[in-house]
Amino acid sequence: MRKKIVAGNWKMNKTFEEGLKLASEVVNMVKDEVKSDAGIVLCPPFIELHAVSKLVEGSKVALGAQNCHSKASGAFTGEVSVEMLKSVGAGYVILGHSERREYFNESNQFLAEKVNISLQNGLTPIFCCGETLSQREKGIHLDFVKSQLTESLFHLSESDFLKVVIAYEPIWAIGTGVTATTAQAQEMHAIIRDHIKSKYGAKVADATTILYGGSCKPDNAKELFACPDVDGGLIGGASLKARDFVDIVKSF
Ligand SMILES: O=C(CO)COP(=O)(O)O
Repeated sequence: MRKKIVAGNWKMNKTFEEGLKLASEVVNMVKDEVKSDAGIVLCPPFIELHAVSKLVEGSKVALGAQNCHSKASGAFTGEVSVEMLKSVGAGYVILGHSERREYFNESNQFLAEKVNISLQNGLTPIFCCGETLSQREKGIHLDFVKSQLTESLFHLSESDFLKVVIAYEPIWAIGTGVTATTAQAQEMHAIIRDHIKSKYGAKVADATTILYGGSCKPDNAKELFACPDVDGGLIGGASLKARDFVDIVKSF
């Protein structure tokens, strides 16, 4: 059985104090309410990682970063390395989010380097893919998402690929309140799984966790997570409220 995961991507939200409050509320609610063994990951901004890691210690909640640099260390002012992330207790790192692709020009090739260095340092990449509305309207969305996976991930060995979590986030659904229908989500997730199968075989494809992201909320998470190829969610806006985030976690 592949792992089910709900990860919260706080993006550039929450001051230090607010972040600690949110993380401790999540940890307490999870302790009291969550019976499933689903993976739960909080991805706060860099400056909150260390303190949040202390708060989640000994709980079911794991820690992730929202980005990393592609090089191990050096003269890269303002950047954060994977080794630094590991040193504050991060186990996951979100890579290739559409906001980073758009605002920071991150290409599939560049993301492949980030995937490599994350895996070399024992961090689990949550690799994001997804199409724009115009790509969907032109009918090229399936091929576009497949090419994102091919170009950033398909150089990996089977054992490394098995460590990657994939998040399908249609750009038109991010922060818009427009969620993909269950049919749209399931179609793309099945295509992604099939594409993985064509490269790594059925066993690997079957073991790969594929999350959905894009206006996932407590009131639609249950039906999305019930799709056979949807293994959880990468949550933006709704992860900023502990009650909503934990309700989503409880939607399996
Ligand atoms: O981008 C997302 C998570 O990475 C999704 O954001 P929203 O849940 O706010 O649409």
